[in-house]
Amino acid sequence: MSVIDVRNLGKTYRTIEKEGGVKGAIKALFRPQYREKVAVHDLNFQIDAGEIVGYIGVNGAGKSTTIKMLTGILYPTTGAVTVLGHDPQRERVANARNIGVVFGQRSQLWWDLALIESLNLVANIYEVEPSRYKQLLSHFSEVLELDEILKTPIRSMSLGQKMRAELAAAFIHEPKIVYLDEPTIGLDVMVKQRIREFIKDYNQTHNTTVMLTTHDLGDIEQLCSRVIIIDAGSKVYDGPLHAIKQQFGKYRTITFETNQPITNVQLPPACEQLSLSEYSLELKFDRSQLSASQVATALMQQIDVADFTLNEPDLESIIKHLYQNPTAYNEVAVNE
Ligand SMILES: Nc1ncnc2c1ncn2[C@@H]1O[C@H](COP(=O)(O)OP(=O)(O)OP(=O)(O)O)[C@@H](O)[C@H]1O
Repeated sequence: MSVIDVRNLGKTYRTIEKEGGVKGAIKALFRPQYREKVAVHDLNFQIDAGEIVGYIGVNGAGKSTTIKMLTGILYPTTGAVTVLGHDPQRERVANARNIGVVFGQRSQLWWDLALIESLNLVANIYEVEPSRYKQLLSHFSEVLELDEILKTPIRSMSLGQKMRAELAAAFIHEPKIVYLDEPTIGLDVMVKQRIREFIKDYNQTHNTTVMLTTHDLGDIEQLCSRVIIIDAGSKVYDGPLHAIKQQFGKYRTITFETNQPITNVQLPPACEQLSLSEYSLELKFDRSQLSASQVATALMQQIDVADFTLNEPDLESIIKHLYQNPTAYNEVAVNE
């Protein structure tokens, strides 16, 4: 059953264009010129209970705008959002009980309060049952290593400590859905790992739905089985993580090790040499035109192959390619 239902969702920002100087300011006051920016356009997706979905795209693609509409901070210009049966904007209180939110670049905790005081407050606001609160606090303290920072005010915490504190606060009322916007940004490898493990463990034990916005592909690879890619406000991919590699990884590489020094080789069409040393040859080929076995057969007729390795494209290079070449999304659609 879907817990998040997004239908034909769109958001257009309307801003007043101002010319410089006092004259410009007065003109904007009496005869405002509006500029419209379509941030999200005709978005459709459903997310089921317990899914961890990576929501990715370049800067300015429309990710934060979508999350703001899902959490009820912004109202949509077109279409509708339903979260566990509620309209997040009109039923903000009911919605708030069900959700937890972490914005990696902004703190939602009380700056001058010690973490434990902040957590007590949040638990009070959400009316968390005291014995349950005690249990959760002890569990979170262990997995997020909070003991050392419970008495520290948020303002004196390091980035990694702050993020662990934010997570504890966002999860303490046991929300059914959590929206995590860049939860690992700027953190060192160890803290990143701890946070990913916390999210994974919480998802598995509570069947919590997680929507994760991140530029860190490690987060995606370790946590998300499904990915939604948004580009210029529109959805361009929605599917399993592993299928991105199949759909968009147009090129593969193959490395041959030989028994004899490699001399002249004739490459099949749609195949290009990446590197050559005495006993090793690395090729790149377009898998929509050639299969790995066709490449291997062509080369084995020319060189004395001792071994060969076929390399799948890695996610990072595919996503980088997609981000740099938005038309690649259409190329795939045409090729299909
Ligand atoms: N309040 C606003 N008024 C006008 N335009 C806005 C406003 N907020 C965002 N935009 C524009 O809408 C588009 C989408 O912005 P959004 O912040 O949703 O992107 P994003 O994918 O979250 O980017 P990032 O990865 O940088 O956070 C951008 O072109 C942005 O400039």
